[in-house]
Amino acid sequence: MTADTTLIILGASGDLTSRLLLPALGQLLTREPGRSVRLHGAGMEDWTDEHWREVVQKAFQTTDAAAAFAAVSETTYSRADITEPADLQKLLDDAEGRPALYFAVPPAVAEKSCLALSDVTIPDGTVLALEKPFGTDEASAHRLNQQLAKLVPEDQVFRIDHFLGRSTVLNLLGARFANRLLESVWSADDIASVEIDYPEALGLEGRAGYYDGAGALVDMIQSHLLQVMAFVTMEPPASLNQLDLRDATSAVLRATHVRDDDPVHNSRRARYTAGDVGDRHFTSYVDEPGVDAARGTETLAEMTVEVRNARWQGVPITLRSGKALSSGHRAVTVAFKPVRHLPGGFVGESEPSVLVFSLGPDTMSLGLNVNGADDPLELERVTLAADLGEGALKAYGEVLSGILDGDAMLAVRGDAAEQCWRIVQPVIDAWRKNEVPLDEYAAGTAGPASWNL
Ligand SMILES: O=C1O[C@H](COP(=O)(O)O)[C@@H](O)[C@H](O)[C@H]1O
Repeated sequence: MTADTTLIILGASGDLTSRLLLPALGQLLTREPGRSVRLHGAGMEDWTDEHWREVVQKAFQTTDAAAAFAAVSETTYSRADITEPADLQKLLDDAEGRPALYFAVPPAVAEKSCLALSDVTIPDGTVLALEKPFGTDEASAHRLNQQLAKLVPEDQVFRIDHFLGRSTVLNLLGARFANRLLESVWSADDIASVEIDYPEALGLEGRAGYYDGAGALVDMIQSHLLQVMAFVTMEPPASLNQLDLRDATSAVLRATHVRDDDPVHNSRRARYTAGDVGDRHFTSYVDEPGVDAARGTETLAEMTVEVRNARWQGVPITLRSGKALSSGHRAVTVAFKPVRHLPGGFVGESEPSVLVFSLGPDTMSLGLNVNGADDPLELERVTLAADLGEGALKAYGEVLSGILDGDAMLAVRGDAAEQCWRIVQPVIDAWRKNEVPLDEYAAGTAGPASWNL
């Protein structure tokens, strides 16, 4: 039987393929065994089909996906130089059904490959999936977008952001748009601030070649956290189809700017020194293999933005992420304003309500003031919490599902990718000019003591 789609993984021997893509595909095919997919791996290695099948099987076994292997037992591999039009042409010609080219390769190689695709006859419906970072600044992202536009229609370009496939991130939409209670308080009238924090215990994990050139700002904020912010702040879309949802995302990103246009007072950066995170010891970032200390790369970044529209005017939105940190709370925290008037007679403090979407484990909680059990007029804090479960698919599974369905709802649109660069550029510029100090924190702490995190 002919497959509906051939998923062609370019960079089949890479870490992304074995660590994330194949396990996610295995999970997806186990959950949805009816899918008709052919898998083909391509790369520079002289692998045989048998070797590739072993790689796939091993990756599938890291999940509950052994059964799914049957679905791709016919999977094939070919050696290909993906910057060569002839090799790309062959990959596309050999595909069954609709080809989906997944560029699991460094961005520079993906860009070269997209240029080479200009000399290739691309079958109708071909999907191109590109990993982050998409370009290195607004101008390069724009050039890449122009190149991609010559190849396939925009809704067949999947700029991958796996955070958009996380169930809690999708839950931001459910919570916001399916609850009148929240709908009516979701603006600067009632919200004092928003914080999106993603501390990681992981360090470089052998990725200095990429990370030392990117840093925490580009690695996490320019990409993932701005997309999360867009889900928190977008206007209600008419539907969740790719057109409406991505229109709403782009509109709010266009309105987003560094707070007060002042990156010096609205951004902070730091990098870790030696320390322990749990039972792992980290050397100082600058002593990690492959790191160029002179580059001054940050491993913890923070920036505060504002959305200049009627809904959000004046609300500070702080985005923060870093590596080798203590097990901090990964969360979107929406802090509400205090009540307009607290009637006299209550005992104790009335703290403003706080709604927290935890980004793993996936929970949602609401901190409220109630009357205490002992003294009926004494205010006490309670937290109403909901465990949202893990979601049927992991983030990459959701992303792959979109690619195989040809539904770009969870893919970053070209204009949004450019906006994300435009938003962070003033911070990058200020940091390059050393207008913001590069602080230090010991690995395993919450960040620099002076940050009061
Ligand atoms: O894309 C990336 O994301 C991960 C964090 O995402 P997670 O889902 O694995 O928690 C981050 O560690 C990595 O540096 C970044 O490139």
